Amino acid sequence: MSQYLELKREVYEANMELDKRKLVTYTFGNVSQIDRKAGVVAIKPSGVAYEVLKPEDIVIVDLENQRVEGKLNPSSDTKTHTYLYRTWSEIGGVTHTHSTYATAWAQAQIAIPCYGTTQADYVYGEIPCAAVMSDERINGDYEEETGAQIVECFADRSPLESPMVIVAGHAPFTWGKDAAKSVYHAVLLEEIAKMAYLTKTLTPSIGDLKQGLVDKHYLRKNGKDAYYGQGK
Ligand SMILES: O=C(CO)[C@@H](O)[C@H](O)COP(=O)(O)O
Repeated sequence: MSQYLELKREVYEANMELDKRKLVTYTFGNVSQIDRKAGVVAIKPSGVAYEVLKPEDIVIVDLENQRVEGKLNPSSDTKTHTYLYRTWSEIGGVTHTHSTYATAWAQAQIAIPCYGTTQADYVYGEIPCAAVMSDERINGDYEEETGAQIVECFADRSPLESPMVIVAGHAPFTWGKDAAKSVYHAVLLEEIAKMAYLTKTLTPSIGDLKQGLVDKHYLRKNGKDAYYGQGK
């Protein structure tokens, strides 16, 4: 009997929410959650379609990416997830998708500007775009380096201020206090990315939302030190 049944169930349900929200196609994307006390991460198995995924398929790995429990291979993005968990102690769940609008901004290599209060309610300004990976990094361990790219993107801001990032040439990653919250942020990111694209299409010359409005909306919901959107 697995000692991680509850953790696996939570991660299974978070992955199925991605499918329900139509943020993934076939086997795109993956969700994970860490149990910091046990020192393990539960993550979607690689290459398994959502319609056949079962709770017992969820793979348990340690923070050095070694499989602890499970017959299937962990997601090919596991090293990116564990890199973020090792670096940011304040996060408990990570989601990766290839959702259409967020991925389009990532492929265009453009940070998503804050054009409106909808975005400001959840992100303190723009949604960052992690730089294109350098050649030496590409030749390294790609998934590990993707984690490094994301962390570098937050060198001068807290991951609490933007629980989401788009990775240039790749796609989005989001995080939160647990798997469910990271999926919630993935849903919000796709909606915000779509709104921003449509806004820019309607008015190409549109500028960013005034900082005073960004402050008012972000701080009203999140506060200076609040854990972004914690249970709100
Ligand atoms: O980013 C990618 C592929 O570009 C991956 O996220 C796949 O979309 C899902 O891979 P697995 O989790 O099934 O290994």
